[in-house]
Amino acid sequence: MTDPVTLTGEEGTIGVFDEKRAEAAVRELLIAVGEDPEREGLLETPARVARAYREILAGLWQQPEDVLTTTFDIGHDEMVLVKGIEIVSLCEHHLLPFHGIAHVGYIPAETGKITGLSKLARLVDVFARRPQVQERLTTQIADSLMRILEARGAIVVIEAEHMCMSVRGIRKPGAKTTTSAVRGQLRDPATRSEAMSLIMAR
Ligand SMILES: Nc1nc2c(ncn2[C@@H]2O[C@H](COP(=O)(O)OP(=O)(O)OP(=O)(O)O)[C@@H](O)[C@H]2O)c(=O)[nH]1
Ligand SMILES: [Zn+2]
Repeated sequence: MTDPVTLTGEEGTIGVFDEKRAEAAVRELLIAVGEDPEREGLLETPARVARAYREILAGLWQQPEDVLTTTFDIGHDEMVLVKGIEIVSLCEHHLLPFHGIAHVGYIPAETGKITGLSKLARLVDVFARRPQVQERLTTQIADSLMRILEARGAIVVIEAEHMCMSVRGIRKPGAKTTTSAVRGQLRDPATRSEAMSLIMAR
């Protein structure tokens, strides 16, 4: 057994990543496909892949509360919407990326508790950087806004292309999947329709 690396963030210890074990697994995979992990071009590959996964899966060692920290009370009680947040996630069925854009909106709590705009994009990353399915990614973002910001409503729309559908299997590059999660007051047909038209507008 190898010693796990303790990861530390701004708030202190946030989790563990067993880098040596990840390297050994990549080396095994290379052997399993008939490659020679000792050949020059592959010597550093297990370490590189382990580092890549540590970065791509960084959300595993974060909680949504870690990023929705900065809140202001400016008495704004209308919808706030950030469009076109680029996402890269990892499909939990094939461990292949899916990538696209997320649109995230919410209606602040009556107290006017809002968060910084960049924090909405950080929230998306916390959940995207985990082994995921697109539906769960979408609902986790919406549910966090409702729970942590005590938002009166939330809407999350994600449009993404899955590498497991484009580079293997059915091989349909370009096919996009759209998922949405709508919570609270944004379920009201008029409010929902206003949000959707803002999301669809260029
Ligand atoms: N609902 C949903 N399905 C996903 C997502 N990512 C991948 N999938 C699907 O997960 C399914 C896994 O199906 P399986 O039959 O177990 O695996 P498979 O034999 O590799 O399937 P194919 O991709 O059809 O070759 C596939 O249909 C994928 O397209 C996702 O985010 N949401
Ligand atoms: Zn997949």
